[in-house]
Amino acid sequence: MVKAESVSVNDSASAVSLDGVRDALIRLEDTIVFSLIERAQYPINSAMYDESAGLVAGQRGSLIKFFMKRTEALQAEAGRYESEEENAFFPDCLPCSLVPSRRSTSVLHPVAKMVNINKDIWDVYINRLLPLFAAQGDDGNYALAAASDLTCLQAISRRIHYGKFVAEAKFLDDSQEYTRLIRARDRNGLMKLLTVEAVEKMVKLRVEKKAETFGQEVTLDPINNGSGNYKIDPLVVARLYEEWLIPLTKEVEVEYLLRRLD
Ligand SMILES: O=C(O)C(=O)C[C@]1(C(=O)O)C=C[C@@H](O)C=C1
Repeated sequence: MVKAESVSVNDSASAVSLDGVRDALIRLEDTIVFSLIERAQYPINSAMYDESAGLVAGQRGSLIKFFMKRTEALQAEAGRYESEEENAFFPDCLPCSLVPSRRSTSVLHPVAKMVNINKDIWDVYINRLLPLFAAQGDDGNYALAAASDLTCLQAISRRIHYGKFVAEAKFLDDSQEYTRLIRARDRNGLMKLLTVEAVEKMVKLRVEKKAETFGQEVTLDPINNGSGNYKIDPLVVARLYEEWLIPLTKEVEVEYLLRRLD
């Protein structure tokens, strides 16, 4: 069965459509907003990210890394990273899939495998994003907070690395101009050509509205109907997109394009 967020592939030409990728990005907004709302119910719990806190018996490093590595290993065995839509945070220590792959059509250039900016995403998420939407403090609820981090990180990473599909679609739509810029190694020119400000504006407005809608307190009290109380500040969600998610998606697009003719 094709996953709901999968990029739509034109079977005959194995080409990827920009509309299809944009639809996938819109659906991923729901996943990201919901996952941020889930994580926002716990405080930051800084000890989880402390490499020297010694929270996991017999293990070096932070609890969050332990949790992510073990989960990624299990998901790798179940075949998650066989898909070109998935990028692991700890790709060096992954076991092979134990499940036969059912996907045969590849829509990206093989160099796509070399584009993985999860190290940057990890740093941005823990050091910049989390403090903006999780309250200060420590409630000791580490297993659930780590599970929420995992969901947020995977959804954000998936969104950002969809930049490869966006870039492929744009390259196919205007191969001549992209080829010229790629040959000239013109990063700024590529960035300018792939940027569509009107689309970015719509994305920011839409995620703000989704955060308002999904994160509103629901009450049956007709007088105090809860409107105006949000589980996560909608403006913060728009800011996460504006300052990090969209710029990092564009970085993936440029990195992919620069290798597209290799
Ligand atoms: O939809 C596109 O054209 C994209 O490249 C994706 C995206 C985004 O991250 O949302 C990034 C760059 C564009 O300026 C607009 C939107």
